[in-house]
Amino acid sequence: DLRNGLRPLGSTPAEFEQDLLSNLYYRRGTTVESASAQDAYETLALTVRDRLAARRARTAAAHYETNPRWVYYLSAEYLLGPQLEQNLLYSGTTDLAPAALKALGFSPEEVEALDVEPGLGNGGLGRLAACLLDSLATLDIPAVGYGIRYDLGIFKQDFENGEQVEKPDDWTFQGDPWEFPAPDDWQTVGFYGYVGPEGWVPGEIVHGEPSHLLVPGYGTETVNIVRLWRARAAQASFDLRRFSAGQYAEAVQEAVKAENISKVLYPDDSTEMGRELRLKQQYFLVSCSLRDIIRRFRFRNSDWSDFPVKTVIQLNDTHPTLAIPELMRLLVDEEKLDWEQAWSLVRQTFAYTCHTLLPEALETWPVDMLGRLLPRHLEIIYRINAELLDEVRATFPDDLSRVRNLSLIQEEPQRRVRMANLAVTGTFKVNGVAELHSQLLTSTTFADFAALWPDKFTNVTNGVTPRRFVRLANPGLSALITEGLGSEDWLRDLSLLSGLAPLADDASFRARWRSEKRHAKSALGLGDPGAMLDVMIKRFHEYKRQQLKILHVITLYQRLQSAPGRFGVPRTVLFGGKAAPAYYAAKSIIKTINAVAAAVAADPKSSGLLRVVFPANYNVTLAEKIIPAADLSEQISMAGKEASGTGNMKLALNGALTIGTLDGANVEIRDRVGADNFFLFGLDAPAALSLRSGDYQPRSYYEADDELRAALDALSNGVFGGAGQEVAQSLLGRDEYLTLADYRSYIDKQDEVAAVWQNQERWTRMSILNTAGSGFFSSDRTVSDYLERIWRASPVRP
Ligand SMILES: CCc1ccc([C@H](C)CC(=O)N[C@@H]2O[C@H](CO)[C@@H](O)[C@H](O)[C@H]2O)cc1
Repeated sequence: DLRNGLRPLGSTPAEFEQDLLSNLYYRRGTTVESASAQDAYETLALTVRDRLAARRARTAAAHYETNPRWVYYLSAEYLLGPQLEQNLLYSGTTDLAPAALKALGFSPEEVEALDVEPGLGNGGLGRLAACLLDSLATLDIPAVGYGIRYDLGIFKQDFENGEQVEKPDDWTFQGDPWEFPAPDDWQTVGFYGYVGPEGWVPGEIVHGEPSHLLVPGYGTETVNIVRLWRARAAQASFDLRRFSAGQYAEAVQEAVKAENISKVLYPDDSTEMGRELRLKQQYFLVSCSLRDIIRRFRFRNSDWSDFPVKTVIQLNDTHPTLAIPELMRLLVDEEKLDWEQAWSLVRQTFAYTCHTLLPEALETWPVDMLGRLLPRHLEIIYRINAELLDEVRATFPDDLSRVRNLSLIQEEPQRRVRMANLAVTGTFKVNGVAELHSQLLTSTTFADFAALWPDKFTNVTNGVTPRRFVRLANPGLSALITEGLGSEDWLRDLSLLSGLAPLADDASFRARWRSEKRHAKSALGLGDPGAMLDVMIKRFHEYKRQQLKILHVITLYQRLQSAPGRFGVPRTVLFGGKAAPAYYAAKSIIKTINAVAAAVAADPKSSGLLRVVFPANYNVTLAEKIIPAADLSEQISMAGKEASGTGNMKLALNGALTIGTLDGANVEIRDRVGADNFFLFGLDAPAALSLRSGDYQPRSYYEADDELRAALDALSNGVFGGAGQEVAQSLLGRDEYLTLADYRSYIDKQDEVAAVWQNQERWTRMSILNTAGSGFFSSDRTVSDYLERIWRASPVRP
């Protein structure tokens, strides 16, 4: 029962339908007769949201009462996925909704198709943030996610003549029924200006206006929130004087300038572009969020020494690292704490997760740009650096290289602030996202810091939410799992999946497992359901080696021509993923894939044997359709490059077998599902590193391998167009990610895959054992590890 005597919302079909009807009339302002599918969608969303809002109210009340320790997650990206099905499941209205819609003459399928996902992220980092929030709520942990409410999310991908073209993603064109605007919690953010005797005097002021989405827990009462900030002009900035003088553009330029800050998500996911607007976005996010966190702290607390007791703030990669100097500024300049006390509070409050190993992905900002945009913060960074280097000199006397490497300031070729060094220095814990990754961080990227502060470094292997990526995406397989295990408890304790292992020896269970997979494949409708569905779904990047997959396809195609006997088994190869718009090499690979797909499709010899499909605009919605249908999961990055991967986990959980290198979380997947149930190939990280840093001659592999030469020659001769030639050229040139070195091992392993596929009983057994062994990769386990090793927060049950 709600406080203040509010009538609880009904849960019978009649009561739900009644609520839907009254919302259609009173909140949507239309009638059943004249309502559109969009009206029905928005009304259904409000009706479901109300039920979650009731739980939210109870959760907020319980949090206020208990004054708990809070986990705040600061992330520039959240890939939340489509909200409707999730909120139906979490509000227990999955069956009520379609019945009520039908009763009012609406088609549930048509309505569900209008559930546009908020694409406020690029890939792994953004989706992980969403999975962690889901698990924090499911584990009843008081938590808030903070982010930016970009007007335009990740671009829509389309293909023109096989080339990727980007279209703006105006996701709120129809408004967003799931969000709660909270304009009265607005915050003020300053930029530019100077530091005077009385402190920083910003030259430009904007307002941050929040809205939040509900983050319900599964199988519990808790409903947390994710709060997203949008930029607004500080005061009514419409310049009437200019307007009446006909200077229309100037009249609104202040507002436009301000709103530009949260206009669009930067579509790069591994190369920093150093744009000033991106730096403004990062400061905007941390300034609004820290003020909101302090406002919430002050609800029940007044002593600053309690701040790190009640608050832990996780930095999702370096993008929100400015939070460290910003909290220093707030504590020293506004709250008048002394530097030492402030610095000790800051270092007890922040923790940092690193999601990459690529040097070009580690952000650095030009000192002059940062000094101009945030003059006071640069001063603070300099002081932090001075104290750091004193400690370094004391710990490693006369070791100039350490001083140079650890300094927050890169001196050559341009003076730049190293955000990763600042993140490590200003936090109490730093973690990688898979065991191999965390090891490589302490042995390479942060080796000097690990020598200085060995206890600061830990690992928390990524995970994914089984609610969205098994229960919602794959209801058929979920029902079979529930039947096999005897209950749905696995959805809140994924380690229970191990109970499926004995069923791998049960022929009838295998048959039903196989038919669920086949059903998912026909539902996807991309290729013959009888063929092996071989999927590579992830952002395009040369280290992920989509180029190696395309060499395999060309080899299979050439075998069709010259050695049909060696072709193997009918296979549909599915690619999905976007390339950063400025990433030319990745876009050449996309173009080449589409050219190869067209050539294969045009060749009658391929029919029924080989097909290449590349559905455009891969996102969470599409992932939920592809992952249940996949037989083979391609995780073929150069060892030592993929921090973890999370697609690998989603695919294994849905019974796909993995062909992969010993990279990122592949290592742990293989350990947990069993080496016999994993197709391992290629150089491991140490071998790859020594070959890469040694005298690697890609051409020697070309000369030594007939099939490799034939495939590369086809590319070089333009059989698959100019883009193919560029791909061949780079592989026969530097081949940065050892694609040619791993080719033969990969092709031979793929032949093994084909051989196993021919024994469907064996394949299905391995598939069941993959699911059974993947319980570890639940984001609930990931959050439990964060709680134990970093956050140390406790559940509050409303
Ligand atoms: C500055 C541009 C930029 C933007 C985003 C990023 C992200 C860190 C890239 C990313 O998404 N990394 C992925 O994070 C996943 C979640 O931890 C991992 O599973 C992937 O291996 C990693 O590539 C780096 C650089």
